[in-house]
Amino acid sequence: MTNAMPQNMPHPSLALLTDLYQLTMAYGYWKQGRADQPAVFHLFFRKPPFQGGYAIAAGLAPAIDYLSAFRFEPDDIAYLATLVGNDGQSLFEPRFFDYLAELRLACDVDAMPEGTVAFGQEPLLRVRGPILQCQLLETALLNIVNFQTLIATKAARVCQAAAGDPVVEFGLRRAQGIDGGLSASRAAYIGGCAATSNVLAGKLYGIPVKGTHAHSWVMSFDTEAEAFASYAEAMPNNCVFLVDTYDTLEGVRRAVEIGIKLRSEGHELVGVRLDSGDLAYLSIEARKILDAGGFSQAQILASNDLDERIIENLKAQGAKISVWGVGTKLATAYDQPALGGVYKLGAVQNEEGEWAPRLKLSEQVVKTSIPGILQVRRYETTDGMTGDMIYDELGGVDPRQIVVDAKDPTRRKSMPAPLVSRDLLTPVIRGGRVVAESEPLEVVRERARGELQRLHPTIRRFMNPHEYPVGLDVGLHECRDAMIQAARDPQVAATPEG
Ligand SMILES: Nc1ncnc2c1ncn2[C@@H]1O[C@H](COP(=O)(O)OP(=O)(O)OP(=O)(O)O)[C@@H](O)[C@H]1O
Ligand SMILES: O=P(O)(O)OC[C@H]1O[C@H](OP(=O)(O)OP(=O)(O)O)[C@H](O)[C@@H]1O
Ligand SMILES: O=C(O)c1cccnc1
Repeated sequence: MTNAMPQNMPHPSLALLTDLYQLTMAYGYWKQGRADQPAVFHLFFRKPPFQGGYAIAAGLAPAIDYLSAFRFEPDDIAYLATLVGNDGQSLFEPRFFDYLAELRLACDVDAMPEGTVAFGQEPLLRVRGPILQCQLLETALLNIVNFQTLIATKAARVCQAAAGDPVVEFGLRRAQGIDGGLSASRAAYIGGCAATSNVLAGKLYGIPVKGTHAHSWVMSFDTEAEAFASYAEAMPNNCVFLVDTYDTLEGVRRAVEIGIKLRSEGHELVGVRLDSGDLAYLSIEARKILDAGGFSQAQILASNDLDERIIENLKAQGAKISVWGVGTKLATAYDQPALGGVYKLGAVQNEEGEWAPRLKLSEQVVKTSIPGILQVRRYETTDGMTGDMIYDELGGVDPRQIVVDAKDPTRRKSMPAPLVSRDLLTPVIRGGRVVAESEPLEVVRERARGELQRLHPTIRRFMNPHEYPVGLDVGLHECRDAMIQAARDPQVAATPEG
C-alpha cells in the first residue's frame, strides 16, 4: 500500500508489485550481460480522459516513495525461487537471485510536478538508467500514476462544474478497495476537492475531513425531530441535518426549528443535506425555508450520484446548492475507469556510448511511439498557456521553432520567441537518490488550480473541447518520420530520395 503511506516515512519495498514479464525480461537482460545498458523510458497517456481536453498529473509523490523503497527483500527472493517454467524447473537461476538481492536503483527520474496540466503524448515521467532497472519499474509506476492522474482529472472537472462551490469527496465506500479509496481521496484533493469524508486519508495526507450523518441516524429514532434534536445535543458545532429520510421539505422545516434552539444555546446551524429527489427544485424550496427562518447563511449540501455533468446541469437549473458531496462517480472515475497511460522505450545507448532512438510502429499513427530522450516545453504568454512542444534533449529544439502534430503532420504551429517557455520534466531522482523536495499537498493543489486558470476555457469545456496545441519539435518529427519510413520499408529508406 505505498499510496497509503504518509510521505517521508520508511515504506516496505513493493518490488514484487509487478507483472511477471518484467522479471522475465530482467532475467533475459542479465543473462545476456545487458543489465546495465543505459536506456530511457517515457510514461505518457495518449488522450486526456473523459473525452476532455486536459489531465492533471498526479501520483508522483507515491511513485517516489515506491522508488525509494525499491529492493528485493529475502522473502521476495524466496518467493521468486518457487516459480517454475513449463518443465517444472525454476524460472530463474540462483545467481540471478544474488543479483536481485544486491540490486539498488541507480536510475535518473525526471517528472512533471504533481498538479501540472498535461496533455496526450507528453511524458509525465521519464526514467533513464540501466535497462533492467527501468524495465522493472514499468508496472508499478503505471499503476500509481495512471490512477491518481485519472482521479485528479475527474476531481478537477467536478470542481470546474461546481464553479467555486466546495466539493467534498465521499467516495470511500464505493472506491476500488482500500488503496483505491485512499489514493482517490489524495488525488481528488489535488484536483480541487475541498475535503474528504475519508478519515484515514485526512490523517495520512493532511486533507481536511468533513462529515454529516446518515439516514440510519434518523431511522434509529421514532421521529425525525427527535433525531435532529439528539444530534444537535451531541454535536452542536457540526450540525448538517440530512433532511430527506421522510419528506425533504418537512425535514428542512424541522432543521430550522432545531436551528433556532441551537442559536439560543450559542451555536449555529451549519446546514442541511439533500440526498434524493429533484435536487434543483428541493434546493430552491429549501433555500426559501432556510432564509425565511433566519438561516440565510446555512448551507445546502447535495449528494446522490453526482458528477460534473449533473452539477453543471443543476447549476443551469438555478439550483441553490452551496456544497457538493460527490462519491462513487468521482472515486471510481465511473465513466472512464482507467487512464490508458503507457511506458515506452525511447532510446538505448550502444557500446560506443551513443544514444540510439528506438521506435515502435503501429497501424494507428497515434500509437507509433516517439523516439528519443524526450522533454516537454510549455509556451506561455501573459494570457495563458499557448502550446507544448515535445523535443528530444539529444538534438535540442530545432531553430525553426515549429511543432508538428504527432497524429497529423500537416498540422503545424510555430512557437516564435519571445514567448515565455519552461521545461516540464524536472529532476526528481538522480542515480537512485531523491533530489526533489517533497511538496505539501496544498502546494500541488494550488499548482493545479493555477494551471487550469491559465488554460483557455474552450479547452476546459466538457463538450467537444478545443484541442490544446501539442506537437513534436520539427527536428524530432523529421527524425521520427525517417525512422518510420526505414522501419516500414528499409529499401525505400536506403535510397537517396527515401
Ligand atoms: N434536477 C435535476 N436535474 C438533473 N439530475 C438530477 C436532478 N435532481 C437529481 N438529479 C440526479 O438524478 C439522479 C436521480 O437518482 P435516482 O433515480 O436514484 O432518484 P433518487 O431521487 O435519488 O431516488 P432514491 O430515493 O432511490 O435515492 C441522481 O444522479 C441525481 O443526482
Ligand atoms: O452518491 P455518491 O456520489 O456515491 O455519494 C455518497 C453517497 O453515499 C451515501 O449514500 P448510501 O451509501 O447510504 O447509499 P444511497 O445511494 O442509497 O443513499 C450518501 O448518502 C451519498 O448518497
Ligand atoms: O458525511 C456525509 O454526509 C457522507 C459521507 C460519506 C458518504 N456519504 C455521505
